[in-house]
Amino acid sequence: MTKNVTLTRFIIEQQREFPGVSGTFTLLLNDIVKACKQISHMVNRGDLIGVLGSADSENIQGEVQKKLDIITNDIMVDSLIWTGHLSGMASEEVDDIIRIPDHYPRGKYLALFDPLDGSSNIDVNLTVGTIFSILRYNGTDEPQLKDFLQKGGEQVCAGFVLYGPSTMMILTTGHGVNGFTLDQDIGEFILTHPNMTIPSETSEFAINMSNQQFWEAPVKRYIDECVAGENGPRGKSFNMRWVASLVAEVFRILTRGGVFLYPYDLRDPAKPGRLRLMYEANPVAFIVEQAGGACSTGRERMLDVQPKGLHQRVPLILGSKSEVDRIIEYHQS
Ligand SMILES: O=P(O)(O)OC[C@H]1O[C@](O)(COP(=O)(O)O)[C@@H](O)[C@@H]1O
Ligand SMILES: [Mg+2]
Ligand SMILES: [Mg+2]
Repeated sequence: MTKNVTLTRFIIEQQREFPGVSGTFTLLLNDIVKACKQISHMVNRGDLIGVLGSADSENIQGEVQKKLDIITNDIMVDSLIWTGHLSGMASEEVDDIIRIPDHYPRGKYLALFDPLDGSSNIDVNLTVGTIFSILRYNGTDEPQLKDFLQKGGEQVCAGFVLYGPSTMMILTTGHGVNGFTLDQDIGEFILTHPNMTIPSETSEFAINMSNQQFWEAPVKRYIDECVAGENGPRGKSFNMRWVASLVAEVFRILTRGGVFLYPYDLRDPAKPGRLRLMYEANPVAFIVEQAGGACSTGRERMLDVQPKGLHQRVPLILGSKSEVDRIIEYHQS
């Protein structure tokens, strides 16, 4: 008989196998899981509960916030702020570090999150998600910005939840990547995708082609060669996908391989890419590497990038290792 391994059981068993994973960490993860179940419920109810559409506000990146950007941020913050497992948080939707008020205890972790990824998809009923990254914090004082600016290679755990046809959580604690599907009837995430690995060869790419005029030469070359198909230098046809939801693209790549690019953009030197290092690029880089793929800015391994700001943007290239390596090589020549 197949055993139904719940996420909680999986984490507790992993904790026994890898003693570095502590009981506090398991509790923290449970808090995140609870928040994501609430978000899943809200996303699923959609217009029935009036949560779709835009709010009358912008975030620090000057993007118009969706109502659900704000609601999901509040769910994450409210679920995590009081538990005593964290010393601080950071969110795409909040300008500064989110402090733990003095009347709550502080813990040994920091959480960073994008509460609603792919939010332009929310009104058209396509897959969105929540991305999170957990860092260790050894200090006793209130953490400062510098304590958050750790390289991606320092992450203790990273994951994302997909709110799609089914709700799924993809998780790594540095011992491979596992996928869980939410069983709505019993309210538990069940292990359905153990040991996910990205095939090293692929013939599928994902890029927002409308930005072509702003790409650098190495990216133009790579995409031109893919599009040239069987008669081009690659000698094979490529397929293209663009969901405009990072979580959905990464899940597709974890499932059947492929490469995703949101590359360096010549439009605005203040924005070297679209996606944010701390709560988008770093967590997916950790997951992708743990699944045998690669993740780079084109010039540097993502997990080695020294962060300079909470909301810093980076060029992001990830997926099947052979393709990412090729794109890196084009950047060097
Ligand atoms: O609008 P574009 O250029 O297609 O960009 C899509 C990208 O932007 C994002 O939606 C950014 O994330 P947010 O929705 O959290 O701002 C990614 O999920 C996605 O890969
Ligand atoms: Mg996002
Ligand atoms: Mg977002």
